[in-house]
Amino acid sequence: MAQAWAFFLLALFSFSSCVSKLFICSRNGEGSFLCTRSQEVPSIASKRYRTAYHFQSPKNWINDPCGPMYYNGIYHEFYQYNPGGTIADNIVWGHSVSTDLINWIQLEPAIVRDTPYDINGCWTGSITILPGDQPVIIYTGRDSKDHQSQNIVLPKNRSDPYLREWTKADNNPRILPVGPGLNSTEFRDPTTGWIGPDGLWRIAIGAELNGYGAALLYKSEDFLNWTRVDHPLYSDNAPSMWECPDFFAVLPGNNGGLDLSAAIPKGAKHVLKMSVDYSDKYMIGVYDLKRDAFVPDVVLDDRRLWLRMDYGTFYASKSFFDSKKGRRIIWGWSNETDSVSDDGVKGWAGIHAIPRTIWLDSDGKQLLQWPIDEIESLRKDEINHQGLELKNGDLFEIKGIDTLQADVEVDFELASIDSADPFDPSWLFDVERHCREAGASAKGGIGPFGLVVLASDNMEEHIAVHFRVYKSQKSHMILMCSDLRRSSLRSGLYTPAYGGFFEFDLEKERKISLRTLIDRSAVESFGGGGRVCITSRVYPVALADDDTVHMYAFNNGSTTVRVPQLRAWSMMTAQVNVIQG
Ligand SMILES: OC[C@H]1O[C@@](CO)(OC[C@H]2O[C@H](O[C@]3(CO)O[C@H](CO)[C@@H](O)[C@@H]3O)[C@H](O)[C@@H](O)[C@@H]2O)[C@@H](O)[C@@H]1O
Repeated sequence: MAQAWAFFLLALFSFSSCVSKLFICSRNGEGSFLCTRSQEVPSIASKRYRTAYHFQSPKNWINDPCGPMYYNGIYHEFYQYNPGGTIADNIVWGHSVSTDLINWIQLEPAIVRDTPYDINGCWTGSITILPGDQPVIIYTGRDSKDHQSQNIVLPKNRSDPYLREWTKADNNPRILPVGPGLNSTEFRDPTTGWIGPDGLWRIAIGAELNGYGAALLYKSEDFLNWTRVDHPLYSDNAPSMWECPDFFAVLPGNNGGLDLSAAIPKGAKHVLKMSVDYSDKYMIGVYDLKRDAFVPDVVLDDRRLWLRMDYGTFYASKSFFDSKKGRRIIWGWSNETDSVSDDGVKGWAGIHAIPRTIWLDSDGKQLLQWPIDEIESLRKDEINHQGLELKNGDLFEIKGIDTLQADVEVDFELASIDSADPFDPSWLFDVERHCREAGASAKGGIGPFGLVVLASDNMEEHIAVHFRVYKSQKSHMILMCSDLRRSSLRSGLYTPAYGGFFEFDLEKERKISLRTLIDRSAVESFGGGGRVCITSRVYPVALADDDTVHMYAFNNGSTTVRVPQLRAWSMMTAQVNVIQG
């Protein structure tokens, strides 16, 4: 009987609730509710999820950045690329060029699978520029039995400004996985080379050594013939092979970059990065020239405590020394967090994070990263707010810019730091869990405060990027989260609450900065001047629906937070690998 059913619309919204979604609910005769989503979710194929100023391919799959370099006035970006589809298969080296690291022209793949040693994939590697301006690629080939080897490739014609064509060297493979303790299927991703004090070239190769993760060390006189050093550059005491190692030098407090093959100034430190446990981790230490080994300043047995380049979706990063501007730049791959079938429907998968300048903090304890200055050339429609005050529960809407493509810089100033809650070091073992528990609406002593981006009209979809301040024994610990749990009404997505901690001297500096780059399905945030970086991938329904999305600054902590300055810009669309004609 029609009257026995009560139909009604239940539009629930609460900033603090985890059940706030738009549902149509009907009550049956027994009085229980049956609810279904009220909205037709638009197809993931919507072009509106494609990023506007991140590096990506017009179609198909991309993953690791391979040999970034600046050569003869041109930036080159090589990358793992499947020319035939949106899954990680049939991998070749894609190749794009640029004069500004923002606008890119896609060329023909530089290395393809046409020889037995790479028939199953031309995997990740690096470029080194040898004396005499000779670029050399070294990359991992994977044969039909999944054995991995390292191979050399040279540009066919160095006078071609784009270095379009590359030739595999004779006598490849150059390095085979032979020797004690090696596993031939876990032996890949050679680093850029550097010269040691004996004048010999060195590279590190990611591997599994006696079952443990390692960066193996190889030496060469001519970059063609290589000998394995009897000890690794560094190795782990736990299983899991290290992928995509990166090794470079940095000077504390100096944001200029160093070329590892040039003279390294006194006081410089070395960084060893490895990709493991679905994240890019690093150690700071010294390169002991006598032992020819990396010696970390701090040895932490538990990998959960290792420093991370980025606490979100960011993997297989690779840095290079940019001789044009004397800086070190790091690129990372950000994979899709929708499903494999979604990627098939979209026709593309994978982006590279905005290239970042990377340097060492003045205390020598952690790296800092900041989007390269060139990205600011895309800014327009600046808005500027000064002297805002955010009391507990305040939500300030940031209007006047394109909220889908934006760059926001905001400082949060703490009038008082007395009510910081105590820090519990056990949170460091699972920061994502802590971000879930201490969400954007859970009131704390200081924080949460931050930004809400890509928010639908009624907030049923939104992403909260926020801070919380804790008092530790020595100083203060700042938690930064990028909470994706309410980022989309779409199902089948990976929507964690990413998070990282950084130590901060709040007695000295009361301002905590946040910069967030929003680019449709990418949200990249830099907290505390680049101490914690979080790259997130998101697919809000409101975005595909062409609805207005909103951006807010908020404070849900009991301590009032001042915002001395908030600047935001719309971001123009860059010409990234656009198909000509
Ligand atoms: O042809 C791709 C095919 O191989 C698989 C399984 O072996 O993935 C290969 C590895 O892919 C990833 O490794 C890296 C890092 O992102 O990517 C490069 C290959 O493109 C490789 O050189 C790097 O180490 C992944 O992290 C590894 O676990 C995989 O073994 C399979 O997933 C693909 O379908």
